Amino acid sequence: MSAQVNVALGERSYTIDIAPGLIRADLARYLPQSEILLVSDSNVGPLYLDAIQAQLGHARVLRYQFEAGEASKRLDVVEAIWSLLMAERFSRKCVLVAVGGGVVGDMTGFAAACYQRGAGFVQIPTTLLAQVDSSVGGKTAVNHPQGKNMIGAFYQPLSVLVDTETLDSLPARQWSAGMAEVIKYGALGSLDFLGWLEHNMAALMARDAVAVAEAIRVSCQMKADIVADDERETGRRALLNLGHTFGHAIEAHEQYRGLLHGEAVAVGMVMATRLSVALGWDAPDNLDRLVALLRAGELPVEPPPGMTPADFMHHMGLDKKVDAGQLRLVLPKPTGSAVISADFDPQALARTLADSCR
Ligand SMILES: NC(=O)c1ccc[n+]([C@@H]2O[C@H](COP(=O)([O-])OP(=O)(O)OC[C@H]3O[C@@H](n4cnc5c(N)ncnc54)[C@H](O)[C@@H]3O)[C@@H](O)[C@H]2O)c1
Ligand SMILES: O=C(O)C(=O)C[C@@H](O)[C@H](O)[C@H](O)COP(=O)(O)O
Ligand SMILES: [Zn+2]
Repeated sequence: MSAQVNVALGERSYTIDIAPGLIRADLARYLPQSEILLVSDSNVGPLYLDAIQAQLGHARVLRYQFEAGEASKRLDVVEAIWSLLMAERFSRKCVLVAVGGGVVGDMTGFAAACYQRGAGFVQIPTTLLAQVDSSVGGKTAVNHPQGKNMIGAFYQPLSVLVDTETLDSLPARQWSAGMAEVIKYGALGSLDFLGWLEHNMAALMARDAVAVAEAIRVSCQMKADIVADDERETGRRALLNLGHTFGHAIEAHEQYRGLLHGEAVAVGMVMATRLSVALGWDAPDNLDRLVALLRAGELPVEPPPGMTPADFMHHMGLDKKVDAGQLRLVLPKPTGSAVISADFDPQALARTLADSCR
């Protein structure tokens, strides 16, 4: 149940080590011998930081913890990290270690990218979502009240250490949220992986260790391949945004206190696929398959009550894929393929929004 995936980015290449019990094993061999700041949140810190710090006797270790949740993904929280580093006279050679979910990872990475123009950064992801997606690929960011992940940088970690045992303490709702990004890889990837997910969703929801390790390995491998090909999203990487234009609109509309990221992406993937079907670009069967998988993953498939088509259009206008004022969407084509396109009928989008917001 151990695996290693390489992210091939020249001098910025790194490995993703996936194994149970990794953080209780010989962690020191994965981390540089230097000043280390462990960054975590109020749920994860108390669970895992002592075990991690116990293995880092060689280094000067500090800790920073913030209140758990998407609403903490703000610039002032990152500023507090920078203030601590300066107060403690940490040098550019220090390493910031993110121990937590995607919120911790994205913020720690952004803090590391900017501290003295680039400190070290290591990811120890502890949610399913972070282990299959956010810890890989170097997108770091904070949210802005107007838009999701609007302030950030591409900044790759030195390594990603996936301890699958940390998932044992993950609450059920967060498990499902992570499953949404796994299903995204199913929708984007080969028919084999989609079929495998359909066959194994019950085992995945029962947290069968073998099935979970395989889902993590395949998702990381798919993401590593795409990132190696298009690190800064000039093309194909935008496919990883399937469902995110709609999903991020939901998160911003709810001021990051409503649906979880994975839940919003689940709804967004349904809306994107609905639009594809309306355009005649995808088969209705594929929408049915997607909805069935998301339901089996105990995920929402409809936008939150009260959110209107105008709300969607308002937030979607600030999506990072907008080009010269034109909205570009990731739209599924027959399973296993998708396109990034501005070339869709706006009336079809309006109808999809109206149908979805009933
Ligand atoms: N950088 C990327 O490529 C990328 C990809 C996908 C998502 N994201 C971002 O990731 C964020 C979502 O990540 P997330 O779903 O991990 O959210 P999160 O970081 O908020 O974690 C979810 C919740 O689970 C708790 N938690 C984490 N690990 C736990 C554990 N092992 N046991 C018990 N509780 C635990 C956290 O304290 C938190 O309350 C969003 O901000 C999203 O934008 C980034
Ligand atoms: O790594 C990517 O590229 C992704 O798009 C992965 C997404 O799951 C993730 O939510 C990402 O943070 C979204 O990026 P954004 O550029 O749309 O903010
Ligand atoms: Zn995402």
